[in-house]
Amino acid sequence: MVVLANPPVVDQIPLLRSPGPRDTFSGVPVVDLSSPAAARAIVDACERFGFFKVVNHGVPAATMGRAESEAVRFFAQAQADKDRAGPAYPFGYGSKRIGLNGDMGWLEYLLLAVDSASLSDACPVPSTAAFRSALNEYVAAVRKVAVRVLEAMAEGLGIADAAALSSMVTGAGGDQVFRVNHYPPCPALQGLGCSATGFGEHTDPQLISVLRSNGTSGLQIALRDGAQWVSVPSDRDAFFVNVGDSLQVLTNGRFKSVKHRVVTNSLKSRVSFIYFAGPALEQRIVPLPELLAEGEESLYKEFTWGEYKKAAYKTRLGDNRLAQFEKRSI
Ligand SMILES: C=C1C[C@]23C[C@@]1(O)CC[C@H]2[C@@]12CC[C@H](O)[C@@](C)(C(=O)O1)[C@H]2[C@@H]3C(=O)O
Ligand SMILES: O=C(O)CCC(=O)C(=O)O
Ligand SMILES: [Fe+2]
Repeated sequence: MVVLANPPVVDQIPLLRSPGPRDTFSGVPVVDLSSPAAARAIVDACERFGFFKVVNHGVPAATMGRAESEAVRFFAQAQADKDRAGPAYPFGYGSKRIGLNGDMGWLEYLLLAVDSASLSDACPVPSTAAFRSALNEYVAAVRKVAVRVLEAMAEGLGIADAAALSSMVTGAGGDQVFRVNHYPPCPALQGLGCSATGFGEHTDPQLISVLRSNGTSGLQIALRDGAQWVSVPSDRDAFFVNVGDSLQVLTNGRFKSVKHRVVTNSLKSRVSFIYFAGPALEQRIVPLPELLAEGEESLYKEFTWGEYKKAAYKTRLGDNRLAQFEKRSI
C-alpha cells in the first residue's frame, strides 16, 4: 500500500498505476482523410479498435491553436470567476464531479450545447466574445471532420446513401455536445508510481466522438475487450475518433464502442476538446438494414437516442450502458 505523508487533495479521486513507456501503443490506426483509401481504413479501424487517428483533415492549426489558447486563458481564471460559469448541468463549468452519480476526476471542464454548427445561443457560457468566437470556429471545423468521417464510414460499409450516418447528426434536432476538459498537473503524486484518474474509464454513448488535445499525453484505450490499457501518443495536429455505443448498435456490433480513460500527468496540464456527434432524440437506434445479412436479427432491443441518453445519464461512468439493451449477453 502507498502511504502518503501529506495526503494531497486527490483523496476522493481514484488512483491508477502510472503509465510507463511500455504502455505506449504504437499501433493506433492512422486514417488519411484526404486519401481515397480512407473509407476502407476507417471501417478496418472501427472493427479492430473502435478508435483511430485522423490526419490531413484540413482544419487549420490556427483554428485549433486559438481555441486552445482561449481555453487556457479561461481555466487560468480565479476559481470564483470560473464557478460563475457553472454549474455543469445541463451546460456550463464543472470541476472534479463528472455526471450526477458520484464520479470524480482530476479535471475541470466546460460542457456546452451545439446548435447546428455553433455553440447554442441558449447557453451564455462561455461569455467572453473572444473565447466564444474561437470555440465557434473550432466547432464548425470539427463538425465538418465528423461529417466527412461518417460519410467515409458509410461508403466503407457499402451503404448506398453516403449520408445515412452523417444526416442523423446534421439533421434537425441532431444532439451535438461539445466538451472542453482541463486536467491540471498533479505534482503531489510524482514518483509514487501512481497517477490521479483524470476521466475514469467509459464508453461514449453517441455515434462518434472527435477529440483533439494539446501535446500532453494521458488518453488511454482498452485493448482486447478491456484486458489491457494502453496510452495513446498525443498529437496536437491530429484528431482522434472514438466509436460510441450508438454506432455499435447501428452496425449490430460490427463496430465496438471503445473503452477509454484519461490519466493525469504529474507535471504538465492537458487540455482537450471533444465533439460528441449524437442523433435527434427521436431517432431510432437500430442496425442499418444494409448491414444485416438475410435472416440476421438485431442483437439489441429497440430504443431511441432519447431513451438511451436518459438511461445513460442514470448510470455511473464505468457502467456497461448497453448491457440493459442487449437481447442476450454477447
Ligand atoms: C457519469 C456520467 C457522465 C456522462 C453521463 C454519465 O451519467 C454517463 C455517460 C457520461 C458521458 C461520457 C461521454 C461524454 O463525456 C458525456 C458528456 C456523455 O454524453 O456521456 C459524459 C456524461 C457527462 O459528463 O455528463
Ligand atoms: O479529455 C479527454 O482526452 C477525453 C475525455 C473523454 O473521454 C470524454 O470527455 O468523454
Ligand atoms: Fe469519452
